[in-house]
Amino acid sequence: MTRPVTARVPAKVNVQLAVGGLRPDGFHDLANVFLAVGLHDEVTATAADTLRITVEGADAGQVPLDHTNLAARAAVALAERHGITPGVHLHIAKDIPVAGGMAGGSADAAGALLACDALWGTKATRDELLDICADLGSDIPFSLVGGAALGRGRGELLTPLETGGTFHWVFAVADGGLSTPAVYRECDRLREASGAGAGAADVPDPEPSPALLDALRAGDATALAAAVSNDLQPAALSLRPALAATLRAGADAGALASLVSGSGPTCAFLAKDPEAAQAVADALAASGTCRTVRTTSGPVPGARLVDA
Ligand SMILES: C[C@](O)(CO)[C@H](O)COP(=O)(O)OP(=O)(O)OC[C@H]1O[C@@H](n2ccc(N)nc2=O)[C@H](O)[C@@H]1O
Ligand SMILES: Nc1ncnc2c1ncn2[C@@H]1O[C@H](COP(=O)(O)OP(=O)(O)OP(=O)(O)O)[C@@H](O)[C@H]1O
Repeated sequence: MTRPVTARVPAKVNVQLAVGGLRPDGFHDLANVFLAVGLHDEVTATAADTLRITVEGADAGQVPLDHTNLAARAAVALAERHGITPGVHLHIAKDIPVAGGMAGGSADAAGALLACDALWGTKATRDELLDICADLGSDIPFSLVGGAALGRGRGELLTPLETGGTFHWVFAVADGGLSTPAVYRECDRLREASGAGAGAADVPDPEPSPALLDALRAGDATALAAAVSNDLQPAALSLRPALAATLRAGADAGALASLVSGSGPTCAFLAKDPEAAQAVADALAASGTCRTVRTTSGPVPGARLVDA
């Protein structure tokens, strides 16, 4: 019998998330600067007669076990392309917060694709895998690629970015998640309410910040901190006002930058070194403004197979 195959996939933080106007297809054009960070999910694929999902980890209860699970959808998409039955047991060891704005579900989809491709011997090309990823979700191609990258279009059109060093991060994980579509809707609502409008004609085309790209290239945390931005942050704060206290607690503890991660509600804090990150993490844990605190660094590689 074929041996089980395990893929390890990182979470992401968006160091810049510039959101353009609402497109006719319901998505928004982005300038999305992704950084893969060292929180990982592991997806293990074992040969089985039918498709089955199991999940372990603190947030396991919030993850769907049916065909809506992104890992299951990825397996089905690969099997369909190759005209085979998606017979596989996918076990997800979940360490990335669920619905936290860190692309946890996307990580599981990318991991399932890689693991199933190896298990079934479908030998998909990199382009085919990227294609399937983009079909399944805007963040999923980046989960496969990792490192640092600029995402254009709805975030799926990636250009790898050079980074000149390691950046140290603290993540404050909130109680409960935020729905990504709801946060984009709130962003549009706030734009309409301000009188500026939310359509493609009303909002400037999103562009990557040259200062931010320079800071990444130089590995300069202070310069990166000055350049980070997230257009979804006002919407996440509007839906979850308590995040303001979390952001303040991290800033008061000396974080170089404090921002909502993607669609939130996880908050991300940039620190100058691992010691500073630990001090920010300790202060956040003591502040009572979040459920858990994690420290890590990035960039790290994207999805890859590991020895189980
Ligand atoms: C917030 C981010 O995580 C930043 O990286 C992503 O933009 C979200 O990516 P994702 O979770 O992979 O999102 P998808 O599954 O592709 O889309 C979910 C929903 O989010 C909204 N959405 C997503 C991406 C995008 N560029 N514009 C959008 O408006 C749409 O309402 C869409 O129906
Ligand atoms: N494998 C999966 N892991 C977690 N959630 C999943 C998975 N598959 C489907 N979901 C559903 O997707 C929702 C969003 O989960 P996810 O953890 O990907 O959010 P997120 O990290 O905020 O996403 P993003 O940062 O890409 O916007 C969950 O509430 C859950 O119902």
